[in-house]
Amino acid sequence: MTLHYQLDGPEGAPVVVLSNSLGTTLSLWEPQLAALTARFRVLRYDTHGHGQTAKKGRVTLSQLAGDLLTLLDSLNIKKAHFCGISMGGLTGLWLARFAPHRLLSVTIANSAAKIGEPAGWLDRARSVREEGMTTVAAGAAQRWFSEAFRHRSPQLIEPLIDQLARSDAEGYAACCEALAEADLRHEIKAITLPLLVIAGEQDPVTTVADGEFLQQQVAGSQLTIVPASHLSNVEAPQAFNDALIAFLLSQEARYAG
Ligand SMILES: O=C(O)CC1=CCC(=O)O1
Repeated sequence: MTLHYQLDGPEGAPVVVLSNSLGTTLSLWEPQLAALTARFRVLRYDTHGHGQTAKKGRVTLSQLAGDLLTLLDSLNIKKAHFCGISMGGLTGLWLARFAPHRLLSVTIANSAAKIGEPAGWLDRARSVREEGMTTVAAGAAQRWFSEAFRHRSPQLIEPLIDQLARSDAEGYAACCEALAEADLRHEIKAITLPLLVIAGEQDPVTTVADGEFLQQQVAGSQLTIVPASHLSNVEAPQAFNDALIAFLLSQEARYAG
């Protein structure tokens, strides 16, 4: 699988990889770009079947993670910091557990060791294959953003919902099926990498309790709760960026010292 990607920021700076959520693309990370590229080389990519990355039939969580490892190899990046949101967070947990030698640190935002229930994901996959993206797109704003933010910032939400409505149903369905079978609840205890968990205080999809479970399972990990719902990097970019960058700089200081 060849991932569509974009590199920004100073050449030679430490690399931070950003991994998008279900139904979004690398553009999801626009609110982080200016702050991160002041200090880091930022590698964003479109996950399998999303944005400009083609779909290739059935996919599993380990293949989503393997796609990124192939990209890192092709760019000759030996190690990188990783930050993923929701499905991208699950990808990060898999990498932290099974390919820790490729990561410097992991930030898991609005995610969980297991997201939702298999039946729900399989039903959503069937729905988008049969009916297209309209129904899923119509409910996305409620899943992604708090009511207050929906009223306050429709201009930030509408482009994301339009993008979702126009996205490839088969690519989306394949990732729903990957989520249906992804369950790392019994694996994450073995993670030893520095880990930051970011949870949204109003997130109905991956809850604060999901974030607390991650923090309890991974020794030495940190949890930050931000005032947002599911796509917290969009709804609370300042709080998100502050937490992420403070964590990344603390890890860089550790490696330097
Ligand atoms: O259901 C949604 O759209 C939210 C979500 C769950 C996993 C993911 O990546 O996004």
